[in-house]
Formats: sequence, C-alpha cells, structure tokens
Amino acid sequence: MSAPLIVLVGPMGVGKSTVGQLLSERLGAGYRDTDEDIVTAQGRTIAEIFVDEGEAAFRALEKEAVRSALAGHEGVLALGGGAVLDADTRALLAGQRVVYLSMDVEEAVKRTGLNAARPLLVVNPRKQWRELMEARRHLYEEVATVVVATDGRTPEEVAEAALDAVDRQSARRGRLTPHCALRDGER
Ligand SMILES: Nc1ncnc2c1ncn2[C@@H]1O[C@H](COP(=O)(O)OP(=O)(O)O)[C@@H](O)[C@H]1O
Ligand SMILES: O=C(O)C1=C[C@@H](OP(=O)(O)O)[C@@H](O)[C@H](O)C1
Ligand SMILES: [Mg+2]
Repeated sequence: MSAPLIVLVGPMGVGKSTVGQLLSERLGAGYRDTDEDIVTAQGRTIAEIFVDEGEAAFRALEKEAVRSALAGHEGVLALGGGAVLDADTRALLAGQRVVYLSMDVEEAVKRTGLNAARPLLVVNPRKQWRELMEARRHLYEEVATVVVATDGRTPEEVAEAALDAVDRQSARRGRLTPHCALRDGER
C-alpha cells in the first residue's frame, strides 16, 4: 500500500497548505490537501458545509477524505486542523511521517484574522483559537513524528526546517528516501 511522503498537521492558519505545496515542489512529489478534496467532491466551500449540515457532518466527510488520501497518495499531504480529533484517523497516522507545524496565538491571529473561510474562528478568533489549541495540542503531539515551529519563519524557511527535521529523523532510523534526501524539533 502506498503512503504519503509527509503528512502535515497543526492548527488552522499555521501554514499546512502553503508549506505543503512548497514541500511538494522541493521533493518533486505530488500535493494533496484533504480540505480541497472535500470541497471538490462536495461542490461547496467548507463554510457552506458547516452552515448547511453542521460540524459533525463535515467531520464525517473529513474522516473519509483523510482515510482515502492516506491510502492512495504518495506525495505531500496537508490535513485540515481538526482531522486529528478523530481517533480512527489518529490510529491511521501511526507509522506515518507526520510533521506538526506549530505557532503561538498572536501569530495565529495575524495569519487567519477574521476569515470567514474558517467557520470555527469567525466570532472571536483569539479566544476560539486558544480554546481549540487547549483541546487539540496533545493530539497534534500524539500523532507527530517531528514538530516544526513556524513563528517568525517564512513559508520557505518552514519548509526547509521541516525537510531538515524529517531528514535527520530518517537518517537516524537508517531509512533515507531516495529523491527526498530528507535532512527542528524531532521527538
Ligand atoms: N510561515 C508563514 N509566515 C507568514 N504567513 C504564513 C506562513 N505560512 C502561511 N502563512 C499565511 O497564513 C495563512 C494561512 O495559511 P494556510 O497555508 O492556509 O494554513 P493552514 O492550511 O494551516 O490553515 C495564509 O494567508 C498564508 O499565506
Ligand atoms: O481546525 C479545524 O477544525 C478546521 C481547519 C480548516 O483547515 P485548515 O487547518 O487548513 O485551516 C478546515 O478543515 C475547517 O475550517 C476546520
Ligand atoms: Mg489548509
């Protein structure tokens, strides 16, 4: 069974989609984003799905989108920030190369702002983001094989740091991947 080269997890606005695309270019590999898969399949935006059917329905779609992408995608895979809430998804992530992109709350507010595309942050982004992180931080840490801090780093610098971290980890485990001569924060 195929598996992604790298799976990106972390909170909304940390840069999973941005950095994921950069990583795929750097690695010469494909890029996939489960939020995009859901929007394409549904023909609706994430915000519309939340409004039409509620968060639980979105989570069910997300769970299936992640399962399918983990089974069939060999490049870089960015997950939505809440994908790790699902225990089955976390179990599927075990054994994968999972990079947790982290940031502090002030950086999060700068990056996401009052952004209607992220329905979970529309009312009071700072407070909502803090609460989400309190509930989720341990889940990101649970599934991650490396953690890369993104504060004060450009997306290019984050991508470079992620490659360095994954590379070091792979070398330590004696299984370097060919064209990703994979080279902060491993666990
Ligand atoms: N390292 C970074 N520094 C500054 N802004 C960033 C960085 N990474 C991403 N961004 C910006 O933050 C916003 C959210 O990025 P995105 O990749 O959509 O995050 P996610 O997929 O994790 O929600 C975008 O406007 C993006 O351009
Ligand atoms: O953290 C979350 O619960 C969500 C994160 C979003 O993806 P990004 O993390 O890519 O913004 C998107 O899946 C949805 O708005 C819910
Ligand atoms: Mg995203």
